[in-house]
Amino acid sequence: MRMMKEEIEEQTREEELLSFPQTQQQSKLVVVGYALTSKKTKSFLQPKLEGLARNKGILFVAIDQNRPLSDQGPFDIVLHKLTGKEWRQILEEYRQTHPEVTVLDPPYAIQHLHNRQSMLQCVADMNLSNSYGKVDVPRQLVIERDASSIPDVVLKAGLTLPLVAKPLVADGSAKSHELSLAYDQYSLKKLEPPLVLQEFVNHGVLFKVYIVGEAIKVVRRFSLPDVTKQDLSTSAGVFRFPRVSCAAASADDADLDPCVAELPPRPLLERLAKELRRQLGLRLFNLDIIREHGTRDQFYVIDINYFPGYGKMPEYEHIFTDFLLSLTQSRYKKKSC
Ligand SMILES: Nc1ncnc2c1ncn2[C@@H]1O[C@H](COP(=O)(O)OP(=O)(O)OP(=O)(O)O)[C@@H](O)[C@H]1O
Ligand SMILES: O=P(O)(O)O[C@H]1[C@H](O)[C@@H](O)[C@H](OP(=O)(O)O)[C@@H](OP(=O)(O)O)[C@H]1O
Ligand SMILES: [Mg+2]
Ligand SMILES: [Mg+2]
Repeated sequence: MRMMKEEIEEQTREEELLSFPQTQQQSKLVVVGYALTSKKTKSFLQPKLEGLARNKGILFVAIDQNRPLSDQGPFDIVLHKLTGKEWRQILEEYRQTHPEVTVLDPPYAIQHLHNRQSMLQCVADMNLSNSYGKVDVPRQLVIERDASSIPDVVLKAGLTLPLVAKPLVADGSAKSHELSLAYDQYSLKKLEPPLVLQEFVNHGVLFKVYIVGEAIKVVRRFSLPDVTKQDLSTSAGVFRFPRVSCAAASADDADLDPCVAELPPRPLLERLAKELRRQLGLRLFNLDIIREHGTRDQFYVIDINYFPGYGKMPEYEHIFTDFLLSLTQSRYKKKSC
């Protein structure tokens, strides 16, 4: 007789459980449901991560979006990066009806990062400045509509060219990553609002700061070349540029000027990460930060991404599995209190 889909799933789950080390079968298994795109699943859920997780008693289970969430699991943790209003509502409702499950992260908090203005607002409001350095966001303005008004608006706001034009919405779509660099005021009319116009800051190399709960990992990435005064006086137009710093190629071993390559001070990043975690209410994100060329301690945050490409973060397997375990342990502690 043919087996029902649910029966097959149940059997697979039982088989998976049986293949877990004996000790883990006796102690409680941490079940992590995940709802990710197939691209994300491939880059995140690599065999090494699954293997290590298995040894630590963590089981990753794919969420079926066509079935009610409550009928699946039961999960201890839900990991997700999917867009759309419907999915957001499903998750919010699930959070309300299943307070015992940790949803990473709350959809309403992630929404903050879907707009390039609101994403940087808390960095701007933080005014972070201490003996280790100063963290700002580049001067920027939002253009909602009417491209013909941009040259005037930019002039009035006193923004300095060149400007990076970024789609206002950062929802993970290919379009939201289509950025351009504008060298002269009049070409700004060619841009397509809604967008954010951000002053370009010379920096040499970009630092990606990955955050997983309390853990922080920093890597260097190649970025756009600096723009000299001469470049500015001899170039005109608006140029689309590719996703330079997203490529897996790391600039950690590149032959860079030591002043450029020096990582931002750890205590400064710790403070920044702590504040952002608290203010954004997120535990899984990364940020792009640059050091202004010619300075030692002037930094700018230019981008924050929810659930970034952790597969590119060194040692992510250990960091991520430890983080998942720490979540269930702190819940257990809270319960026994
Ligand atoms: N204000 C700026 N000054 C200098 N370079 C910038 C600035 N803004 C962006 N860049 C460069 O453009 C790249 C892409 O910008 P940004 O990170 O904002 O876009 P994104 O599409 O959100 O990227 P990601 O793939 O990280 O999500 C940066 O990594 C950096 O190399
Ligand atoms: O397409 P969206 O949903 O925006 O997400 C991207 C992030 O914005 C990027 O930051 C990720 O790359 P990095 O991990 O190099 O930042 C990138 O990682 P990926 O290239 O491994 O997918 C994506 O997660
Ligand atoms: Mg970026
Ligand atoms: Mg981004």
